Amino acid sequence: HKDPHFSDNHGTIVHLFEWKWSDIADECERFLGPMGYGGIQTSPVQENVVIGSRPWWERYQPISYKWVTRSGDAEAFKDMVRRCNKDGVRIYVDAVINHMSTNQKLAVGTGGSTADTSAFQFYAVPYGPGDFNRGCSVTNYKNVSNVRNCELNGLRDLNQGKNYVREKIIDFMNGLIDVGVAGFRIDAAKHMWPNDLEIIYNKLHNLSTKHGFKSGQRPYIYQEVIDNGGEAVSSKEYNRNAAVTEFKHSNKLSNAFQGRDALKWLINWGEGWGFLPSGDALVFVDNHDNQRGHGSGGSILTHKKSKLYKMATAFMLAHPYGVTQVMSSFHFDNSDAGPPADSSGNIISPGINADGTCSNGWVCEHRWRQIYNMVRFRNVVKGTALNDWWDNKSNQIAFCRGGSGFIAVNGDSWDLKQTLQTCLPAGTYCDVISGNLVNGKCSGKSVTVGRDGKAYIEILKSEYDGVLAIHKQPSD
Ligand SMILES: O=C(/C=C/c1ccc(O)c(O)c1)N[C@@H](Cc1ccc(O)cc1)C(=O)NCCCOc1c(-c2ccc(O)c(O)c2)oc2cc(O)cc(O)c2c1=O
Ligand SMILES: [Ca+2]
Repeated sequence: HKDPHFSDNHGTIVHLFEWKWSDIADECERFLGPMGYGGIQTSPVQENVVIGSRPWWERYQPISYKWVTRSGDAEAFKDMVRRCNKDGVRIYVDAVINHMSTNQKLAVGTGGSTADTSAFQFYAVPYGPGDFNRGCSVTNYKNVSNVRNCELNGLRDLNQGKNYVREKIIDFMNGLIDVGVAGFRIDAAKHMWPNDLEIIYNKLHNLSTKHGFKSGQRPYIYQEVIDNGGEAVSSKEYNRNAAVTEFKHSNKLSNAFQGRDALKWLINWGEGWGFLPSGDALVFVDNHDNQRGHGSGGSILTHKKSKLYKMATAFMLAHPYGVTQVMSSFHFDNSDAGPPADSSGNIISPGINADGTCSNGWVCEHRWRQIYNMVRFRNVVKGTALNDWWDNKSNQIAFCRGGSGFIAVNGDSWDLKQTLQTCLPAGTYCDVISGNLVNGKCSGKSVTVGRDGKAYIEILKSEYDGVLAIHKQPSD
């Protein structure tokens, strides 16, 4: 359960947070497939409680396992999976299986009481009072039983130790696999027992050969475990036969690119920094939760600091560590705000501008040239190691990926002007950060590599972007 099963020349997952299924299907065909994105993480598909102000986190309060949300219904979901798979883009579903909603109308303190078992009735599944861990709240992250067997913020805590509960979860996930889904993000995995989760994973179907997968392929599973050290629960309890989100990657990269650690220290990035083994890690710069300040604390880099964000994202995508995920956000002022919606609460589709960027309140980081071109860079250098690291003992760094790609980053407050080893064959290359190859010419900077693989590299402090990246043609 550690292989994302990306199609050829496709890689990196984009989290199209709160996008509608029909808009995702369109995006697969018009952009993600052609640009070589490997997959999409969808918002949860389960029917969720409706909370007045429609906060983003209402989708993390399931009331049934029906595929009915503001993103669309089951038909729209199946159509999206079919159209994205057709264009080589996989679908990974954000599965919320630790808990059910607080059943707000019946929650304790609103006239209900802990004896009131109707707060534990979810008729559409069905789940009843015997299917939940009851009577305690998650209050002590130093105690594994409290973290896993109690209610997280009042959310009804399912007992995955019970066969009936496992069967309901397994049926829900197998239903998604059978329509062509390639895997799952396991939300709040820290709050469930690794052994219970493994029993569930091992009973999932193989990916569907009817939807283009080879026989015997297991779903890709990446488990959300927010572990920055210091808690009783560790991410290393979960990576035996499935992947885990490495939040240290998000925290430490945000620190480094905001000047808290010199970039020269990134020379041993990955396991050298105490992270999970590369093959077990799902990594990102920011995610839907910590871009709002929850979960990981500290100041996580987001699109709001766009120059530094693009530098950190370029570094992540150029580096061999982990399976990479790109966040695609909507604009928000209030950190609880939900997606752009009309007066009746229907989510508004992103508009696509002439220059390929999005409108209608959607940020579409995945459509920024500096990001989608680095997704292609990662695809071109796949399978190569990191070599020929250079730094100026401060915040200017550069490295090669085999003989296929080269990146340089200037995080210092002065210009980078160096002749560096690019490891590439002699020739002229377009810098994919400042432009594209348009009508046979570089619309941005170009770099001439000599027969010795060396080239003059310049990144002025005043430039719009602090990164330069060149690579061999994808076809090579
Ligand atoms: O901020 C949020 C929601 C955050 C959230 C949602 C989904 C995620 O995948 C996630 O990582 C975080 N929720 C708000 C509002 C809220 C929501 C529900 C509730 O019953 C009470 C309040 C909030 O302030 N939550 C308290 C702080 C964040 O505490 C939550 C965590 C969480 C955060 C950091 C951790 O280290 C950790 O182990 C767990 O995970 C959730 C997972 C869920 O599936 C649903 C949740 O409500 C939550 C969740 O409240
Ligand atoms: Ca639990």
